Amino acid sequence: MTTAAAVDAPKIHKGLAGVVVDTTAISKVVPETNSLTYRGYAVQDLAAQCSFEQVAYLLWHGELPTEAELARFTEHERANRRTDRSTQLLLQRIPESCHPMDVVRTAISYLGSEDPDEDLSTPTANYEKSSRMFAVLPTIVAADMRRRRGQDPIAPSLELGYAENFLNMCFGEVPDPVIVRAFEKSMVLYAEHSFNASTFAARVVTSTQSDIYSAVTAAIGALKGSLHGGANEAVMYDMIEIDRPERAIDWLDAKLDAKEKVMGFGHRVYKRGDSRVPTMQQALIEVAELTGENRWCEIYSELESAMAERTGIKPNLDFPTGPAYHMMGFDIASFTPIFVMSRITGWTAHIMEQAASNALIRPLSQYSGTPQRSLPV
Ligand SMILES: CC(=O)SCCNC(=O)CCNC(=O)[C@H](O)C(C)(C)COP(=O)(O)OP(=O)(O)OC[C@H]1O[C@@H](n2cnc3c(N)ncnc32)[C@H](O)[C@@H]1OP(=O)(O)O
Ligand SMILES: O=C([O-])CC(=O)C(=O)O
Repeated sequence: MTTAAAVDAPKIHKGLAGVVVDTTAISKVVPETNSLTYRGYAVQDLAAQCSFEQVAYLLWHGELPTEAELARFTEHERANRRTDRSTQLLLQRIPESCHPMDVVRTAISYLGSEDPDEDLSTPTANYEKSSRMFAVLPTIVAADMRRRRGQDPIAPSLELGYAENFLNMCFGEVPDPVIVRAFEKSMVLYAEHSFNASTFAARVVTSTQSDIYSAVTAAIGALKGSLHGGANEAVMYDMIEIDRPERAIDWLDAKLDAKEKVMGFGHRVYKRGDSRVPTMQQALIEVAELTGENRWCEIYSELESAMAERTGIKPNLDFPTGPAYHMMGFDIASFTPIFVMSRITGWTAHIMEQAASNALIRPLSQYSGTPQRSLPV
C-alpha cells in the first residue's frame, strides 16, 4: 500500500543526474548520436581544422573569427601572457608538496585580489578578465612544472602561437609539429562540455553575483577531483602501475573484483562512448609513432577491450589524453592544470552566459534527519 507520505515525497535526482537546469547556447552534447558541437560546429572538425585561439574566440563570441579579428585576438592574448613580479614571487612561495592544481587555484584567486575591478561584472569587464586568465594560465602552469623540476621559468614568447609557446615554456624548445598538433587538439577537445561538474560550480558561484575569479576558483576545485578532470592523471598512474600490456587484464580484473572505479572509463552523459575519444585516440597513436613508444597504446587497447567485454563501459576523453600527455613529456601532476588552461574558455563562456540571464541556483533537498524535537530541560 502506498502511504500519503510516499506519494508526497519528491523524486530525488541524486547527483542531479538527468536534470535539465537551464538552457545554453555554447555547446551541445548528444549522447544518442555521439556528437558534441561548440556553437554549432562539430568538435572533431574544430580539432582537425582550427587553432585553439580560434576555438576560444568561437566559444566567447559565438562565431569563428575573421582574419582581422583573429589577428587582434592573438595580439591581445600574446600581450597578456606575462605574469607580474608579485605573482612570480607568490608562485615561488607555494609549497612544492602541494598539488599543481592548488597552484593554479591560488594563482587565479591572487589575480582576482590584484584586480582593482575584481567586482565589476559587466560583459566587457568579464570578457577582459577571461582573456587575461586564458593568456596567463600557460605561463603559470609551465613555470610551476619547471620549478618542480628544479628549472628556472622560461618567459613567454611574443612570436609563437598559443600551443607552441606553452610547449616552449615547458621544455625550452618547440617540439615536433606532430606533438604541437596533438597537444592543440587536446586543448580543443577539453575546452567545453556543457553543464559538467566544474562548469556547473562556476555557474552556481556566478548566480550569487560573485566575481569571475571566485567562480573560476570554484571550478578549478571541482575539476581537480578524480571523478572529473583529475582522471587524466589517475589514468597515467594506473598505466605506470600496470607497466606491461600482458599485465593489463589481471590488473583490470582485480580492480573490478574490488568494486573500484577504473579511471578514464565511463561518463555521466555518454553511455555509448565519448564523442571526443576517437580524435584524441588518433592523436595518441600519432604521438606514439613519433616517439616509438608503443607500450602505452598496447596497455590502452588491452584495457579498452577487456573493459568493454566485462562491463560494456567505454573510455572517456581522459583515457587517451593521459598517455598522450605523458609521451609529450609533461609531468603527470600537471595534466589537470593543462586541462584548466583549456577549460578556462568554456568556464568563462558559461560564467558570462549565466551573468547575462541570471537566476540564483538553489535546489531543494529532502530532510532525512531526526524529526523535530524539544531541547532537554
Ligand atoms: C573529463 C571528465 O570529467 S570525464 C570523466 C572522468 N572520470 C573518470 O574517468 C572516473 C571514472 N568514472 C566514473 O567514476 C564514472 O563513470 C563517472 C563518475 C564519470 C560517471 O558515472 P555516473 O554517471 O555517476 O555513473 P555511476 O558512477 O553511478 O556508474 C554506473 C554504474 O557503472 C559503473 N561504473 C561507471 N564507471 C565506472 C568505471 N570507470 N569503472 C568501473 N565501474 C564503473 C558503476 O560502478 C555503476 O555500477 P553499479 O550500477 O553496478 O553500481
Ligand atoms: O561532461 C562531463 O560530465 C565531464 C566531461 O566529460 C567534461 O567536463 O569534459
